[in-house]
Formats: sequence, structure tokens, C-alpha cells
Amino acid sequence: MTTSTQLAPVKWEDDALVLLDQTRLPVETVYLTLTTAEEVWASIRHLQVRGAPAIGMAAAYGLYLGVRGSEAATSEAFAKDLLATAEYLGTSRPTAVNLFWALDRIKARIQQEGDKATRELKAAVLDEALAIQREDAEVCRTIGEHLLTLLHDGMGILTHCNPGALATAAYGTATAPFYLAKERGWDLKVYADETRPVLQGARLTAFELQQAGIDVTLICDNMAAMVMAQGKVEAVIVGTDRVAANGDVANKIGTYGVAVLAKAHGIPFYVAAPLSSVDLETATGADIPIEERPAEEITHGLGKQVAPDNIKVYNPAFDVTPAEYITAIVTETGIFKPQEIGNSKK
Ligand SMILES: CSC[C@H]1O[C@H](OP(=O)(O)O)[C@H](O)[C@@H]1O
Repeated sequence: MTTSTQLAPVKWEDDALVLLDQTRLPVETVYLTLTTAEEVWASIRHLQVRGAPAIGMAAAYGLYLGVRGSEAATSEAFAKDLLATAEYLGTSRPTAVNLFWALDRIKARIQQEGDKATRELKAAVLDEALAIQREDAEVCRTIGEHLLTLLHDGMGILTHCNPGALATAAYGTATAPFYLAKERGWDLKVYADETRPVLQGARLTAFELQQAGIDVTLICDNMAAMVMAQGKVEAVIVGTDRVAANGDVANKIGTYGVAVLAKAHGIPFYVAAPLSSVDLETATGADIPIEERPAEEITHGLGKQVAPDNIKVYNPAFDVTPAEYITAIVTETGIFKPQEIGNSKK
């Protein structure tokens, strides 16, 4: 059986959160041991852990780390401590709704626990964080099974950013069918966009798929049109950070351009989205908060200055692909037309 990368992005070990520092990949494998909510906040903000589901998992453990020292005398006082830490962790990155989904899930669990002792409530927070991580691997595998029904052996598939095992508990979202296809002896040919400016495609997707023995070819973002025109790509599969109620999808900057190109070439464009990324309370893509990141990611790519001093820079980390460009959104509950994404949670 092919397993997704052995390099788990998020682990709970010896009462601490152990994160694979994704800013160091693919050159160095460095694990960070975090013991405070502040450290978790910083690791999310600085992309040491990234990818929507992995951010949610890390935040869940961060919430436990933030309240495990609580000396609250009542369950109400503990709930207050929990809320304050959740609000703080929620300020780390705004776009991936999985972060807020994970924090809300733990808050709801604590409400259900009722009037218990603080020691028991702390244990419930950790228990829920562990459950979030456990369930994510199964969710990703199920998404992969659904996606596989849309693919066939020998197909060329383009992906953008890293919706991979490094962004989840296992398998990835958009990469899950690649791992499952490999298990079944299929030969898919994956094209990975390098994904400017932080290069998640080159540093992470190319790395993890290569490690798993999957046929992956790295291309620059500006080569996608040519690769499609040459008939090398028969489907595009991407991940997402948030799906709005009308089926608009926020994902890594550059995704919208890939979707437009796919439509121009008559190529289906699929979005892999766990229900934790589906946000029916956000009406349209225009309502999704888009994170803007530091100018240095563009002016000093890979640590080397590549732009003039004091140049004006615009660096949105995500864009929104309108529903009309999306062939289907695939969740753990099935395959949905974007306009029918509301049915995914029924
Ligand atoms: C499985 S979702 C991965 C998702 O996360 C990425 O963003 P970032 O690396 O900035 O956290 C990107 O939008 C991916 O598609």
C-alpha cells in the first residue's frame, strides 16, 4: 500500500505540538516542539504549518496549550478562558475557514460538557483536538475515492499550491486521488505549478509526490497555458481554503487564472473541499476575507533580493474563483455542482 508522505505536518507527542517546519522543506527536515498558544499562533502566521486542514489541526492543539494552565474555579470561568484563547488564535490567518471551524468545534464540545471540573474540561479540549486530526485522514481518503471516479488511468492532471499530505492529516485533499491511484497501479501524470510567491508547489507538492513515487512534473505558473494547449492536461484538481454558499472558491493566488485557462481549453476544473472548508455562512466569494502577506515574499523570494528597494507591492495570498469556472466541488459527502454546494452538508 502506498502511504502518503511519512513527514506528518502535525503531531501531538509528549504533551506538546510537534510541527514539521514547512518553510525549511524540501532541503531540511526540521521539527518544532511547541508548548504555548503564542508559539502556535506564530507558526501559523509564518507558514511553518500551512494548508487549511493542517492550520485547523494546529489551532485545535494550540487552544489546548492555551488553556491547559487555566486555574478557572468554575466551568463558566473556564469557558471564558477558552473563548479568549480561541479569539487570539483566530487572528493568526483570516482566509482558511478550517481554522475557525476547528476552534468553534472545540467551543461547542465544551458547552456540551456542561458543569464539569476544569481538569475534565481541559481533557475534553485535547480529546476534541485529537478527534479533529483523526477524522481528517478519513475525510481526505473519502474525497480521494470520489475524485477517482472522475479520473482514469494514464490521465494528465494539473494542480496548484500544496493541497497535499503536508496540508492535512494524510493523503491531502486534491492529491488524495493521486495516492489512491498509485495504490491501484494507475499511472497518473501530475503537473505541479510552482506557485509563486512562496512556492508551495515546487517546495512541497513536487517533494511529497516524488517521495511517494508518483509521476510528477514541476512547471512554472506561467507554463500552465502551454501545457494545456499541448494536450498534456485532461483535468485540474485544486484544494481550497474556503467555499462560499454560492459555490465561489478561495484558494492560493493563481488558482483563478488556472480555472480560466481550463475553461478556455475545455478541461474540467475540480475543487477538493472537506466540509470543514465549506462555509455556508459566507454568501459569496466577495465576502471571503483575503489575507495580504508581507512584500518581502515577492521582493526577496528565496532570501535573495529580486526587486528594487522601496518598490510598491501588492501580495494577496489567495484569489476567488467564481462558481461558473468550476466543474464540480468534491467533499467527503460526494460530488456537487458548485451552485449546489449547500446540499453537501444536508
Ligand atoms: C488542502 S488546502 C491547501 C491550501 O492551503 C494553501 O494555502 P497556504 O499554503 O497559504 O496555507 C492553498 O490555498 C492550498 O490550496
